[in-house]
Amino acid sequence: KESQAMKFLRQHMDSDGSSSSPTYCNLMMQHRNMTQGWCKPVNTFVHEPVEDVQAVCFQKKISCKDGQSICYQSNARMNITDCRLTGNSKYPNCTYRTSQKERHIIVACEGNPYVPVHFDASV
Ligand SMILES: Nc1ncnc2c1ncn2[C@@H]1O[C@H](C(=O)NS(=O)(=O)C[C@H]2[C@@H](O)[C@H](n3ccc(=O)[nH]c3=O)O[C@@H]2CO)[C@@H](O)[C@H]1O
Repeated sequence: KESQAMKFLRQHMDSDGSSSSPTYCNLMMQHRNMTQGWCKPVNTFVHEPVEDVQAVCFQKKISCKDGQSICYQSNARMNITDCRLTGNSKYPNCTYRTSQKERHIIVACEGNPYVPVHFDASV
């Protein structure tokens, strides 16, 4: 069974990638298994070293979007790609808009070792 930590890496880490190509999201959402059963509507990939993303669990503490849980915001801006489903996308043909950005990422962390398990947002 895939742990939440492993799921975070599968869904959100692409350290060596860069979304220069407009088809980056169409390919990556499929390759990382986020188009099985449904097209995941929104997903962010982070193009930074894994250890830099894991370090965010010890950076700026803030509330998650749900207003209850504890999240963490990266001190530095990070190279990310936002993938957002297009209006005329029909399962199983999941088509995404690919947007490259430099943003602070916000994650939730759990476990020992304390690692990211949820991508909350970017600002
Ligand atoms: N506070 C918490 N503390 C600890 N754990 C928490 C907490 N909350 C959820 N989990 C867990 O995390 C897992 C998970 O997959 N949550 S998820 O909401 O669906 C993730 C969002 C994200 O993938 C994506 N998104 C969204 C915005 C963006 O900019 N970029 C971007 O990629 O959209 C998804 C839906 O928004 C699940 O196991 C849940 O139990």
